[in-house]
Amino acid sequence: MSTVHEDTSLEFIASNLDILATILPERLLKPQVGIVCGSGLSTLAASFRERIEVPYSSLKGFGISTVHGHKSALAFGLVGPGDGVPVVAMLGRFHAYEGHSLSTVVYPVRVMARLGVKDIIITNAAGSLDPALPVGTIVSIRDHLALPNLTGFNPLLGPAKPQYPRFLPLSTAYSHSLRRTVFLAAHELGLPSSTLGEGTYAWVSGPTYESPAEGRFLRAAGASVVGMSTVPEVLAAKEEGIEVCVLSLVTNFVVVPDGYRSVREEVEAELAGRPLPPVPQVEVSHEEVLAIGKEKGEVMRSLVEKMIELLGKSG
Ligand SMILES: O=P(O)(O)O[C@H]1O[C@H](CO)[C@@H](O)[C@H]1O
Ligand code: HPA
Repeated sequence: MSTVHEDTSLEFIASNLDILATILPERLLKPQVGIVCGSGLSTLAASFRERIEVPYSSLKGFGISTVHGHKSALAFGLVGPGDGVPVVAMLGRFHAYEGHSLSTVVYPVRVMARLGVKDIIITNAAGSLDPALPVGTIVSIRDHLALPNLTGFNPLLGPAKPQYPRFLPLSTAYSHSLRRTVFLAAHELGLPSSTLGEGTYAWVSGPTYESPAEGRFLRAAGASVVGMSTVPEVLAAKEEGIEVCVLSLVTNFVVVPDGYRSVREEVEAELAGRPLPPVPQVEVSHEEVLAIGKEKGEVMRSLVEKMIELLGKSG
């Protein structure tokens, strides 16, 4: 488990505001939009104006992100024309599989809430379970399937707190209004319609990628993409009253063969002098995930920036 100080009281979380007030100019101190950068996607914050990076180590209660492709810092800045919209981005997130508690995983979202963030755009790299969502597609998430939540692993477990609802409804967790903004932004940018899809995100704990049977199971259960993050952040943001948008970048196909070829038949055919064609042995890797993030990071960045611009206009 994480060794960070596990005080999640509002006072402790809010003490970060005093630290930030000594680092940031007034106009950056009240971000309207929060961004969570997925694996290989920290370039989403690359063109913030007046950008200031604040390492997690200089704040209170933050963990350290240990995954390649995640930086341990917040980036503050402005996005869009004119005065710009003040924003804050997590350049790296925490995953439960790193050994972080779920409180640590969602902690930065709670800090964003104290800073006044109204809308959050949570991004991730994910494996596709749907042939209609090929590698490189950005998927606007409309729902989730969280097996860990269904089996007792939920960041909102614990004593009731008066400021939060005890039983949080999730039917509207993925803001309809922000999902519209995603497609309006893509239209304004003239992105081909194949760039953007819609789907359901399955959260698994990782760190193993899915076995073929698990992939088939998730697909049959209605998931479009799968990843090892995001849902805890969505739950905390929803609990904090923040509007949530999730964008998944498809970095790979989950290996989901329709069936298994009998190895007995394979060996018997070979012995009979009629060898069958070899079965391709495909494996996903984090390097592949990061490479697609690098390749498609610019499209994702332009989409996120255009969304923020539109949100700035609508107040
Ligand atoms: O969800 P993000 O942080 O984008 O990262 C994804 O990429 C990693 C696996 O390659 C996992 O951490 C998975 O969740
Ligand atoms: N499975 C789980 N998490 C992932 C994947 C995947 O195939 N790709 C990127 N993150």
